[in-house]
Parts: sequence; C-alpha cells; structure tokens
Amino acid sequence: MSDFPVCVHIDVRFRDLDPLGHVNNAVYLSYAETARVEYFLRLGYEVGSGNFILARAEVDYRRPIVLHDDVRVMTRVSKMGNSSFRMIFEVWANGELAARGETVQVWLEQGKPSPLPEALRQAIRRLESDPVEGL
Ligand SMILES: CC(C)(COP(=O)(O)OP(=O)(O)OC[C@H]1O[C@@H](n2cnc3c(N)ncnc32)[C@H](O)[C@@H]1OP(=O)(O)O)[C@@H](O)C(=O)NCCC(=O)NCCSC(=O)c1cc(O)c2ccccc2c1O
Repeated sequence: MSDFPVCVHIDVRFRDLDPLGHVNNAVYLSYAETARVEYFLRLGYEVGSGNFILARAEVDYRRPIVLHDDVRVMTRVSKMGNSSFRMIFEVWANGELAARGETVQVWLEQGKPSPLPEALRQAIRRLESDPVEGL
C-alpha cells in the first residue's frame, strides 16, 4: 500500500448527509480538500508569484459513510507534470475504504499555466517518502 504523508480526521456533520442518511457524494470532495489543504500547509511552501487552481477531480465511491463514522482522509502527490501535478486521496470510514480519487492541480502565474517552481518540487520531495513519478 502507498505511504500517505498526510492523514486528517473528519467530523461528519449532520448537514453532510442526504435524506437516506449517507454522506452526499459531493461532500467527499470537500473532505478531500481538507486533506489537500493540510498537505499544502505541511509542505511549508510559501506561494509567492502564483497560485494553484484545481483542473480536475474524480472519485470512486466504495461504501457509504454515515453520521458518527470514524472518517480519515489521506493524500499524497502521485505525479508531477510541467505546470500540473496529480494527487490521490483515500477516504476511510471505520477502517474500511469508502472512496478513492484523484485531483489535478495547475500552477498559474499571471493567470496562465506556468512551470511548477523548483522550490515546490523540492518541498514535495521532502514530504513524500515514496517515489513520485516525474519528480
Ligand atoms: C485549469 C486551467 C488553468 C487549464 O488551462 P489551459 O487549458 O489553458 O491549460 P493547458 O491546456 O495549457 O494545461 C496546463 C496543464 O494543466 C493540465 N490540465 C489542464 N486541464 C486538465 C484537466 N481537465 N485534467 C487534467 N489535466 C489538465 C494539462 O495537462 C497541463 O499539464 P502539464 O503538466 O503538462 O503542464 C483552466 O482550464 C482553468 O482555469 N479552469 C478552471 C479551474 C477552476 O475554476 N477550478 C475550480 C476552482 S479552484 C479550486 O476549487 C481549488 C480547490 C482547492 O482545494 C485548492 C486548494 C489549494 C489551493 C487552491 C485550490 C483551489 O484553487
């Protein structure tokens, strides 16, 4: 199994649920976002001249999550491109895989896709213990 450098605990809120009592599908992306933001914080990388934007998100749903489940989300970088990089995430509920997915982030400078800064690559290299394709 991959080693994820970041794992966050999620408190499932009543408003996350659909009328059947399951966490709504769109909410999984906000859980993944919580882990992604924690990953960026852990990188300690100061965004200077540019910013990230999310270009793509996909999710495979494996089992429902309900209120009071013990939910954890893990994430890591899986592939570095030129101006983009991919992250995978897994959502676990009570020790079972509930969903996994992937997002693509693009680095923008003056609003245009630009080569990922070398300092960002180095920060990711420091945080990740497994090899990352393209890094
Ligand atoms: C995303 C765009 C800026 C792409 O613009 P454009 O199409 O002109 O770019 P290129 O064709 O040159 O591609 C550059 C680069 O990106 C890869 N790529 C582009 N689109 C995709 C895609 N759909 N899937 C996969 N990969 C894609 C492409 O392969 C190139 O990769 P290289 O590595 O080879 O260079 C433009 O389409 C755009 O602006 N789209 C709208 C984006 C948007 O509005 N997103 C939602 C809001 S942002 C957001 O929600 C967000 C969430 C977070 O959790 C964040 C967390 C932390 C920081 C920021 C966050 C954030 O912004």
